[in-house]
Amino acid sequence: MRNDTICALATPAGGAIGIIRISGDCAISIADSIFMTKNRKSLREAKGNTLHYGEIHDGQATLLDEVVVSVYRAPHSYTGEDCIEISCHGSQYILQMVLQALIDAGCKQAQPGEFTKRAYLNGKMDLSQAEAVADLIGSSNKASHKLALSQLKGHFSSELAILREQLLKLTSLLELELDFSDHEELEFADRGALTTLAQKIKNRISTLAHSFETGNALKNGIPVAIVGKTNVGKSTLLNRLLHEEKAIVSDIHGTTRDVIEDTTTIRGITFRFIDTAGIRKTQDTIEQLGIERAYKKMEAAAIVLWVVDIPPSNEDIKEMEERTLGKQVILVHNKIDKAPHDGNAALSSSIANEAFATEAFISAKSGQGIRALEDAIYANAHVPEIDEDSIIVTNVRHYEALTHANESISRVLQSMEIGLSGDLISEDLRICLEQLADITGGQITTNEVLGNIFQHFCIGK
Ligand SMILES: Nc1nc2c(c(=O)[nH]1)N(C=O)[C@@H](CNc1ccc(C(=O)N[C@@H](CCC(=O)O)C(=O)O)cc1)CN2
Ligand SMILES: Nc1nc2c(ncn2[C@@H]2O[C@H](COP(=O)(O)OP(=O)(O)OP(=O)(O)O)[C@@H](O)[C@H]2O)c(=O)[nH]1
Ligand SMILES: [K+]
Ligand SMILES: [Mg+2]
Repeated sequence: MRNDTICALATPAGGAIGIIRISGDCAISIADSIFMTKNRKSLREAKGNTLHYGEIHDGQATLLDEVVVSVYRAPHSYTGEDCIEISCHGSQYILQMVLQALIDAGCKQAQPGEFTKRAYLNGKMDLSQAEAVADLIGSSNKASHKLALSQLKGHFSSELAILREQLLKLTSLLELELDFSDHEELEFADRGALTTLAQKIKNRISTLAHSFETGNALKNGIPVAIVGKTNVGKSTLLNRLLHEEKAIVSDIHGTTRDVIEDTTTIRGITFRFIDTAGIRKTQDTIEQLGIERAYKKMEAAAIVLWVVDIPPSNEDIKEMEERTLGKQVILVHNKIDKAPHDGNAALSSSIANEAFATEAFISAKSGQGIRALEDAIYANAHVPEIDEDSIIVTNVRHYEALTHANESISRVLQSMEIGLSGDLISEDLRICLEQLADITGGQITTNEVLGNIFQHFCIGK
């Protein structure tokens, strides 16, 4: 059966060249029907991986553009199908007209991610690699770029393949045990070795699952909550860090009612700065809700910027300590432009406290001390060294599958401990294997799952 031939614009608007991509059984013949070279050679005769200069005409023989056409022949293309790329002049008008000419000649407009979906369905890449393509396009910093590249190159997939191999080995050893269980002396002969193998698998799965915390932070921004009493200058600081007037600043206490957040990069790492409602006693229910949200954001953050404009009391420090257990807290003394802080050093050492990772002295208003604060934020993010070989889970779908896999391999270990027989254990092993297979899409992946994944791609990818 012939499949649909799809087409879409592959480049964003505004460039000097715009590329239209076509894929499917009729890609070459459809492109040929609107393309003409000087020597009238047909694209149908063209070899794979060749470039052809010529003209595009619409169905009424009107000249649309002078172009370069690339020909890929199945299976040697991105999608694994016959593919054509038409490089046009970057006018949105021209590109629309060429797309329309292709559709008139029998192409269908591609759905978001449909080229990559075809690449997956044709075995050019597995599902986690296809997802990496979207991550790569979306990567906005060094870390997320490296992680996406690593996943695209298949490092995560190979790791999963090793785990699956070990799980299969475990399964077959258990089956062997079952086969021999008539022989009393062989029963549970080598459970020790089986347990060691299962434990090894569990450790690896659990490490991968736990890496998501880091992976997610690197991809979506390390969460940094800006908290403190009203009017200390939290929103002014947010705007300063983001280099834009994101939050309303005023001298009225309780200006910020809700959480305001956005990302920015510091030294190649994305941080998510979260401005919160100033903390004070209030009768205002809406403001109170905002304050509760502030506490929640503080709990979820990796780093807390506790902003003060006068040195905090011991009582304040104690309360903050209780609320920020396990967080990196940077005590930020703001408004140093106002009061001359000659006593900075003295002040700092007088309240030097284990509760704080460090202290910073700034003027959010003038920008003084902000670079040092950024340095402190970066240093306290404890960003791991990442290279193209690093395997850190960044995708929530993979994280969920790993979490389920971890649960089932834990049950396997428990069952082994209490000496359950192999057939009861194999069911959990089977679930574990399935969960890992879902990540790369090795088994049948439902249309719903595929739909969920590819709908977030851009058209033309
Ligand atoms: N013009 C253009 N640039 C592009 C892409 C594209 O599709 N077209 N890509 C799209 O994302 C990326 C590159 N990815 C690609 C992946 C595979 C093949 C390909 O033709 N693969 C063949 C041949 C492999 C080989 O020679 O080793 C194959 O897999 O058989 C092309 C591009 C980025 N740049
Ligand atoms: N002199 C001086 N004034 C500042 C500085 N930072 C903020 N302010 C002023 O302090 C007042 C409060 O600033 P905001 O940024 O709204 O304070 P906030 O902590 O977000 O206040 P709430 O949202 O009400 O909790 C405004 O008048 C700011 O202009 C600073 O570094 N120096
Ligand atoms: K304010
Ligand atoms: Mg505010």
